[in-house]
Amino acid sequence: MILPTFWLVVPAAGIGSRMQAHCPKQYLQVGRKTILELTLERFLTHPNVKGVMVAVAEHDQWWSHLSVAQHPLVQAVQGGAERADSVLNALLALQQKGAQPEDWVLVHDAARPLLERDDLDCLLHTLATDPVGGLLAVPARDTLKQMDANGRVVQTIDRSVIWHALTPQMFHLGQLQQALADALIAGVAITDESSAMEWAGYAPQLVEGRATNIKITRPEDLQTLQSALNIPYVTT
Ligand SMILES: Nc1ccn([C@@H]2O[C@H](COP(=O)(O)OP(=O)(O)OP(=O)(O)O)[C@@H](O)[C@H]2O)c(=O)n1
Ligand SMILES: C[C@](O)(CO)[C@H](O)COP(=O)(O)O
Repeated sequence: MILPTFWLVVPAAGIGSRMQAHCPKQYLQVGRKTILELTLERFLTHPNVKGVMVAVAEHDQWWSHLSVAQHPLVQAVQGGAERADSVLNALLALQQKGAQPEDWVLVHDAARPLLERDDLDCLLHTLATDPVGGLLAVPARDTLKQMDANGRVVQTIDRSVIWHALTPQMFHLGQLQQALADALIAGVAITDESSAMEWAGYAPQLVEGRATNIKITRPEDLQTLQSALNIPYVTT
């Protein structure tokens, strides 16, 4: 299976407020490594990765202490107020490094350490010649309800057309940078790369991935992560 080469952007400049931990969640240690190191490992072992740009917070005090910060393929750039700002800063830094507008760039959350290699390769293979790009996603499994302001059910949503967006999200660097920049200038609410591309008029391709590719967001997700890695659960 011939796979395209790609640049990787990892937004890691968040504060992890929902995790309510002593440090940003991407720096929580699980076993012997931080969540961010576990995530980066999934890509640094891939033969097609050309370089990695990690967006870290302006006053980040943890990144420089990680050995992965010295990896020859890895560089850091200052993130922004929102995830989209962090991603845009990383894209601009990749262009300054010599990345070309037609190059593939994958954007993957620092907080998603359980990505499987075959899901990554499925995304790369499926979209290798796609004119737009797309994202890993999982179809909704549960019955979905719409809620009113009082917490009452308004209606049941047709889940047959509902998918949960995951990462990596894979787009051509130039198109993504332009879409993100324009959307941010327009003040559009952008929570993932696909929503910027959709706002720009593109129709990204959904590629089914594993539901185990979770985003570590709340304290209970740490137990899920430790179970997935077969690490005895120790309260932090
Ligand atoms: N200004 C921001 C905000 C978020 N992120 C990154 O985007 C990813 C997904 O965001 P989320 O899970 O929401 O992380 P946080 O914003 O840190 O979490 P919270 O909303 O609970 O504060 C994370 O890897 C986070 O570090 C980022 O790079 N820059
Ligand atoms: C990009 C993302 O992982 C897609 O599900 C998600 O939107 C990022 O988390 P956030 O809480 O929206 O920043």
